[in-house]
Amino acid sequence: MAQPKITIVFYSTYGTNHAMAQEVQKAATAAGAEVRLRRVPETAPKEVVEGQDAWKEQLEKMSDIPEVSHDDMTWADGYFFLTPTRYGNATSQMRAFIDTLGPLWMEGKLADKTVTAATSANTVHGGHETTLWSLHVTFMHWGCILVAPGYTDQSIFDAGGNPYGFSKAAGELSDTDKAALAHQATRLVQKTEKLIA
Ligand SMILES: Cc1cc2nc3c(=O)[nH]c(=O)nc-3n(C[C@H](O)[C@H](O)[C@H](O)COP(=O)(O)O)c2cc1C
Repeated sequence: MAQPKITIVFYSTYGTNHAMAQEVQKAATAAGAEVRLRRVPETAPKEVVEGQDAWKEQLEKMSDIPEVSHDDMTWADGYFFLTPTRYGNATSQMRAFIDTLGPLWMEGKLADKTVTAATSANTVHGGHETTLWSLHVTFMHWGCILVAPGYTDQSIFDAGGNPYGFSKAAGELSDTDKAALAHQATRLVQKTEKLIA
């Protein structure tokens, strides 16, 4: 079977989604995929980022991760998106990147790819589901094949039971969180493998 190619596209201000993306990278690689871990460019003004130590330090921590390119999007057979919740939506940084993809979308180069997403918010009812849904709507415009985790594994129940995609209250990842992310990533790889076969 051909090796599935997965691009992980993430944005993180304070580190939660960075840690989540790293877990996805580990699990997708272990599941047999060729993986590109890519971060969305920061769009906030320099003085705003530098005005918050935590934000500035996180950006430095991610400096070795390449910024996502259009080639990363056309190269992949499947995508795993991760973004914090902002007012119940994906971050403007993530949306800004998505908004650069018009030409690829118009040429059908985002179609027929598998896709799944995960998010974090400061609270457990502060917009996890709406953030994931807002991304899902975009993925449907692209003609992607949504690989939601559903309730396909006990790890999803253990991590809070979100069938749309892994979600958590921002902060350190527990083993339960890691297991749910690993399941979602593995499922993405397995479905992608079948699709490209
Ligand atoms: C402008 C702004 C809006 C936010 N809106 C929400 C929100 O609607 N609900 C919520 O629970 N958390 C909200 N948060 C908290 C973020 O979701 C949280 O900081 C994020 O999940 C941390 O992820 P990160 O560590 O990867 O940056 C907001 C944070 C900011 C800065």
